[in-house]
Amino acid sequence: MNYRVIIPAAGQGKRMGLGYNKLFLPLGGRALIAHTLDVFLQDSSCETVILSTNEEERELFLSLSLKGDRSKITFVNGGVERQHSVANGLSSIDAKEDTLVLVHDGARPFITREVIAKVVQKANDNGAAIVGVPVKDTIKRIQSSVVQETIDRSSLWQIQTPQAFRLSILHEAHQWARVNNYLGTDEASLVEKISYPVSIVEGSYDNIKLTTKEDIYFGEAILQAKSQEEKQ
Ligand SMILES: Nc1ccn([C@@H]2O[C@H](COP(=O)(O)OP(=O)(O)OP(=O)(O)O)[C@@H](O)[C@H]2O)c(=O)n1
Ligand SMILES: C[C@](O)(CO)[C@H](O)COP(=O)(O)O
Repeated sequence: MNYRVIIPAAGQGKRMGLGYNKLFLPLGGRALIAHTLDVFLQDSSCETVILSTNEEERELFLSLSLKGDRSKITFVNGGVERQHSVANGLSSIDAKEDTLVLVHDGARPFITREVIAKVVQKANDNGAAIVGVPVKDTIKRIQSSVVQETIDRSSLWQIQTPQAFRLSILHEAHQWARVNNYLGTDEASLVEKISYPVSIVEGSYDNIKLTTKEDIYFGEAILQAKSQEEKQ
């Protein structure tokens, strides 16, 4: 099943506190974003990578050393919010309405072709599918530093990306968000608003989004573990 992927990569990495876009953080000696891009550039089912970037960083992205077919990459400008960066990527797609479109955070370098294939298959079957993992911690609602409620975690999942959709569904969802001035933290929250059922496939706890400084050593450890696995 072929697909296209929009990779939002136009953030500032404020929570990482590096003073520059965290996607250029060296991870195993290569920029974080290079690891993410490699997976899709090497996936024969991936037709196009739509990279949404800050215009002033375009040259940096072009200078990345990558593995795979970099001719798949097309660039769009990012926006103020992640959703806008994705929307700009979506606007650049001229394809049939049943084309499969994935959205994957540039900051999640440990996605695998196996999980991509799972979420693509599910979206092909159902129209909308996302990746996640069951939560492992107890989750509580807090107000003014006081516990208000412990939430039953048996049905709670930690949601990741890729998130995969039929093009027509993603278009309708983003259109609804524009008309209603709605800002979601992921694409699925927009699709939920147009009452389209979103399926989930189980991904991996390795598929972290590098967000704060602690994630750097988690990322280095995951990279180390993966290179050990490849040697076996
Ligand atoms: N206006 C934005 C904001 C975020 N992103 C991208 O969306 C992904 C997930 O966002 P996040 O992890 O929040 O990255 P940042 O926005 O850079 O981080 P922060 O919120 O700490 O600034 C990242 O690949 C980021 O580059 C984007 O394309 N455009
Ligand atoms: C899309 C996402 O990765 C799903 O967990 C997450 O919502 C992105 O949040 P961010 O604050 O934009 O990184």
